[in-house]
Amino acid sequence: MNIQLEHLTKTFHSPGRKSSGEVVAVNDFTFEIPDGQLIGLLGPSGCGKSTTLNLICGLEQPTSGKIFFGDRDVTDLPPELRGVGMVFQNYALYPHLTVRKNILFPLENLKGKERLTKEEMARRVDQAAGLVQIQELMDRKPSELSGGQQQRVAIARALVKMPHVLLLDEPLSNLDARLRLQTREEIRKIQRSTKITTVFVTHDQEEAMSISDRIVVMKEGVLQQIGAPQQVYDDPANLFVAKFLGTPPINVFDGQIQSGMLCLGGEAVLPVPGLTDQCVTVGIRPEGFLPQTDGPLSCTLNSVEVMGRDISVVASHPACQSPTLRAIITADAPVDRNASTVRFALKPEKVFLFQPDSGQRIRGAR
Ligand SMILES: Nc1ncnc2c1ncn2[C@@H]1O[C@H](COP(=O)(O)OP(=O)(O)OP(=O)(O)O)[C@@H](O)[C@H]1O
Repeated sequence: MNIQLEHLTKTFHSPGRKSSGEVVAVNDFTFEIPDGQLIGLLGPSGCGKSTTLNLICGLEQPTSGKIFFGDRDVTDLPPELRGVGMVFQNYALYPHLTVRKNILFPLENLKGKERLTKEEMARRVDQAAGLVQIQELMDRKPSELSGGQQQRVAIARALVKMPHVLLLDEPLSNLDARLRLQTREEIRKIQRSTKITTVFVTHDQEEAMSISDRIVVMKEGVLQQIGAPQQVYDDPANLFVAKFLGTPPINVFDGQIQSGMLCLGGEAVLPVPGLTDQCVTVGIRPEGFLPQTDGPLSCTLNSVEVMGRDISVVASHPACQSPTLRAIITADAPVDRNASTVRFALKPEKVFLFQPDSGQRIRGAR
């Protein structure tokens, strides 16, 4: 089932707030979630991720705009008629019910002609439990399960009605690091096998990048960029997106373009054909630095951290907006750990230029 959001806007009125007391949680969203894809909604706290999810499932009504599931306008449909399965951050399992009864619960509440026979209900529960591999836990209570197992029960409960759309709101945030990793891979596997169109909310960029077919990056209710994770990482639309994606984060410098060259702290470091002289903000990915004895970018070397296959060079440069910059390079690269300076050439495809005021990307002739 493909989902189309058209000029979707949600404004909240809270009298306690400063200024007008209004917050535009979701501001004029138009985008399509193709059938069978897993989409990661990504952005910092308060950017409108949960509100977007609540609008899609019908828990919130939009101030304006429309939502389509396939050709059907569902904007005014109540949640129970939308065919949506939802998993929340806190699982919300019923503590007094066994796993089996927790999963069964949504089916027992179906009304009218949607009601299923006992046998069909049991078959669906077993099928959902099989998908998330919890068949051996069916007679336990939630308190007898680990966090990851509880999360799988919550997913089975969302899948048992065979929804057209699965919505996951920060489903992994209560799990420890190892379980997070394992559970996110399981969610991806389940999504691939069921092919249910899925929207996954997280503020963790690595999580979103690792499991999503496409990511939607948001900031303060405004959509910043949509695309395949690698594409957005490689070609960010603005400085916010460039800074939000990537670990370690992108290194940001104040630069100038002079006579077709990018200059950092007065040194010409990279040709930038087709661009007029101007001040720019420069983002350089950690993997964009190439150690070279005669490289044009000269930095003070602070430390070298061994990471196995790669090394992380921590250095400083007067044009860098942070006290230190971080370069990730292969362990066999020529870096003298005892030297006081390190010189780099830059990989042009890892260097991005932005307007200093708006943060919008400046694209040259490359
Ligand atoms: N019911 C509400 N009444 C008033 N303001 C609200 C309400 N729900 C959300 N907001 C505001 O809307 C904005 C977006 O909130 P939302 O919960 O969608 O963000 P989020 O990206 O999911 O954040 P988080 O990652 O912290 O969960 C925030 O400024 C929030 O304070």
